[in-house]
Amino acid sequence: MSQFKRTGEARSSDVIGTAVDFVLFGALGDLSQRKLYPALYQLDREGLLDDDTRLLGVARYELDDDGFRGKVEAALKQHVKSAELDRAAVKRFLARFTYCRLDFSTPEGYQAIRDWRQAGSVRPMVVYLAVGANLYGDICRHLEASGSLDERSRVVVEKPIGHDLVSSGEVNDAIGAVFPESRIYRIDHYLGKETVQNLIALRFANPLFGTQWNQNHISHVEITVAEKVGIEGRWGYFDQAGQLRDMVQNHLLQLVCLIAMDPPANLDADAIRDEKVKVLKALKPFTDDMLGRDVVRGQYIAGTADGASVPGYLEEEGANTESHTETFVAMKTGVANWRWAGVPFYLRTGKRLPEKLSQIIIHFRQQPHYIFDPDQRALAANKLVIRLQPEEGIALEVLTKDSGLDKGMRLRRGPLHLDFNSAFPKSRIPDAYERLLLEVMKGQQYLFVRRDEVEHAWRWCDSLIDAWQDRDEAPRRYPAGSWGPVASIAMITQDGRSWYEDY
Ligand SMILES: NC(=O)C1=CN([C@@H]2O[C@H](COP(=O)(O)OP(=O)(O)OC[C@H]3O[C@@H](n4cnc5c(N)ncnc54)[C@H](OP(=O)(O)O)[C@@H]3O)[C@@H](O)[C@H]2O)C=CC1
Ligand SMILES: O=C1O[C@H](COP(=O)(O)O)[C@@H](O)[C@H](O)[C@H]1O
Repeated sequence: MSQFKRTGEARSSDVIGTAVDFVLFGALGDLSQRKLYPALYQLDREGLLDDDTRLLGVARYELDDDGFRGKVEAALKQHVKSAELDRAAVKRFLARFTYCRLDFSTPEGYQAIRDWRQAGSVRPMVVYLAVGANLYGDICRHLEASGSLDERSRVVVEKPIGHDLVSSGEVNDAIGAVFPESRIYRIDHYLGKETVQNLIALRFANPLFGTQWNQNHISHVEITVAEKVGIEGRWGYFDQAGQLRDMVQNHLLQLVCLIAMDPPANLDADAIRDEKVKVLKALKPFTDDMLGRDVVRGQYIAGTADGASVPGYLEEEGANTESHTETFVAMKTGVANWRWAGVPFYLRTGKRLPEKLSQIIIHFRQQPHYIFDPDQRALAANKLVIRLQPEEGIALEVLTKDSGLDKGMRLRRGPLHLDFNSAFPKSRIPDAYERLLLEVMKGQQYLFVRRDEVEHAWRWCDSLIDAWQDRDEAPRRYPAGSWGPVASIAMITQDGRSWYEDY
């Protein structure tokens, strides 16, 4: 598995064999501009794009190569820190691009991709679909019919894969009719985040945690993925989805899998994915009595973000004022197996919360017999805090004696802290897309989601969505800038616990 990468420290083994012909559908869309060009540029700047790698941007606007390169350059200026925009690196990066104008939904014009490929390339082709899932089937079919693909071509697809189990099956069937599973790369960008990958190292390289990672030693697990942003002009998409589909079905469940899975036999993609699927299959199904007690849906109303007033969800541009779509969800769930029996997993995620914060807290059990100050009893347990963003790092909360002659045996809680930025000061923590793009170019699938993972995740979410639909209850309101509906706090306090607040 790849380790931390530092600027300027590219090793030749990172690039050997990674030369590809990279075709980007949706080359003028939001994802390409905000995420994919910056990520590809950073790889190039760090010497991780093979000299022979070529890039083809495909979109439906009339542009020539230079006009298109101008758009890519503008995207870099907007989305890459100016200190990281090196003139020579930008020039080299832009020179890799060719542009192709195409309406993706019709077969006409796809020969241009075949011709571009056939200009002497021996490299595998990576087709990145930065477009809505409704186009995945058409594009795959037209690529195949035009003779643009060969037995090494790979396809990268974005989330969401469908809207539920049935529609995800249709999308996967359409892609699978052209590409075998071994050449389909389903992105969940959380799997590209440095700390998320570090979960695998933390759990399976440290005997200390390996022996403690079960219901004998862990009392509960808490996962918070809080977003400060609202729906950012994406009302049309978001209102059809809601926070459960947008964030839980993919990102949060992937985090649950990495926390809860059994050790894989090795680091092969399928060894890891087999273990993740077992977790998804063991997720506790929702029953009617759990709905009112263990699940909270919320929707933000007007409030503040960074001290400024912001509108509520129903006042956002394009909003339908009747919408019951949730922008927040909190739930208590669990993994019904030997390792996790009786260990609640508390999940919460929402938009327009006070800050951007993603963290996992592993709460260890208390000692069986307590001998210190009775008033400090609640303190006396270890917590492992795994911070994904904003500052990536891992802290283990331990108890020590409070120093000072007057303190007796009073306990003090303090972190053993590994902050990646200060521990590896020369490192630039790469964006998730950099890692993921590099792995696609290497042909490694361990950071990508297999079809059965997607489908088991949908199956579990569908049962909750169906129950919500039957009830048709309005979500609970919460002001923008708060930590969600009060009921989400009550949900965890009913178990004598609270959300971790040492932000
Ligand atoms: N943006 C993001 O941050 C994220 C996006 N995603 C996923 O990535 C994918 C792309 O999203 P995003 O970039 O936001 O979407 P955009 O709508 O911004 O980009 C899609 C692009 O595809 C083009 N397009 C659509 N239909 C055709 C067609 N028939 N022929 C040619 N071009 C066409 C659009 O052109 P036109 O503008 O002319 O319609 C647009 O430029 C989606 O699946 C999304 O769910 C996932 C996570 C985050
Ligand atoms: O996939 C998505 O993720 C983002 C949050 O990603 P992050 O890396 O900024 O945590 C979310 O805002 C968006 O709605 C969702 O589609």
